[in-house]
Amino acid sequence: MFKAISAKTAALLDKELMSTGAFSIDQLMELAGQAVAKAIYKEYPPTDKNQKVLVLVGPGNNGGDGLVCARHLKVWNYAQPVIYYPKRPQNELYMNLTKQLSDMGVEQLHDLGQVQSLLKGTSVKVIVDALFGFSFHPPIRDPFNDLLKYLSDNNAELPPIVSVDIPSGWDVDEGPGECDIGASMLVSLTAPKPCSEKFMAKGKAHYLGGRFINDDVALRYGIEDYIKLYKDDSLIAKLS
Ligand SMILES: NC(=O)C1=CN([C@@H]2O[C@H](COP(=O)(O)OP(=O)(O)OC[C@H]3O[C@@H](n4cnc5c(N)ncnc54)[C@H](O)[C@@H]3O)[C@@H](O)[C@H]2O)[C@H](O)CC1
Ligand SMILES: [K+]
Repeated sequence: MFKAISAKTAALLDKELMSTGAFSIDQLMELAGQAVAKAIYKEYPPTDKNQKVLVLVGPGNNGGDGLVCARHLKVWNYAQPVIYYPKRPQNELYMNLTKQLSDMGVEQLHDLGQVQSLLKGTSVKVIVDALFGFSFHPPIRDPFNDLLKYLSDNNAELPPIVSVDIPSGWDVDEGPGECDIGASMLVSLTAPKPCSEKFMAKGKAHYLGGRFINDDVALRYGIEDYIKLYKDDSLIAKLS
C-alpha cells in the first residue's frame, strides 16, 4: 500500500524536528536542496555546463530548497542556474541564500516576460519548480497565478520540470487542481505527500530526499520503510 504523510503531518514533523529535534531550518534546507540537486544530476546527467537551469523560487521554505539546489548545481558545474524569485520575504536565511547566488554570478530574472523569453530559446535544460511545498493552500494567488498558468498551458513545448516536494499548484493531499504544470520528475522530501500517488500513476520519475530523520522519528510517523530505501551513504533514493 502507498504510504504518505498528509500536509498536516508533514508540518507537524517539520515542527518537531526544529523544536525537540534540535535541528535548525538551515541544516534541513541544505540537505533538502542538495538532495534535489543530486536527483537532477542523476536523472538528467550533465551534458554542457553552458546550458541553463531555470529555478522558480517561491516565498517559503520550498523556495529556500530551490535556492540551495541552484547553488549546488552551480558549484558542481552542472549548468548555469538562473533564478526567478518574484516574492522575497525579508527573512535572513532567504536573503543569505540569495546573496550566495549573486556572489557566484547567478543570473536573476525580474518578470514573467523575461521567463517566457528565456524559455522560448533552447538554452534551458531543466526547470526546477520550487514554488510551493506542503504549506500550499489553493486557490493560487498573485504573482504566481500567471506563472503557473503559463507553465500549464505551454507544458508540451517546455523543458522537463522537476518539482520539489509537490508539483506546485497541486493540492498537497488531493492532487491536481486549477493548474497542472505537468512536472516530469518529483523529489519528495522526508516522505511522499498524498498527491504524489497521482504523480506516480503517470509513470514519471520520483525520488526521495532529505535524509535527516532518525529511526525513532521514522517509526513514530510510520515512514520507516522509506528510510530503509537509502543505500549506504546515498542522499537520495529512486522510488519510481
Ligand atoms: N521536513 C522537511 O521535509 C523539510 C522540508 N522543507 C521544505 O519546506 C517546504 C514547506 O515550507 P513552508 O515554508 O512551510 O511552505 P511552502 O514553501 O510550501 O509555502 C509557503 C508560502 O507560500 C505561500 N502560499 C501558500 N499558498 C499560496 C497560494 N495559494 N498562493 C500564493 N501563495 C501561497 C504562503 O503565504 C507562504 O509564503 C516543504 O514542502 C519542503 O520543500 C524544508 O526546507 C526542510 C525541512
Ligand atoms: K514545488
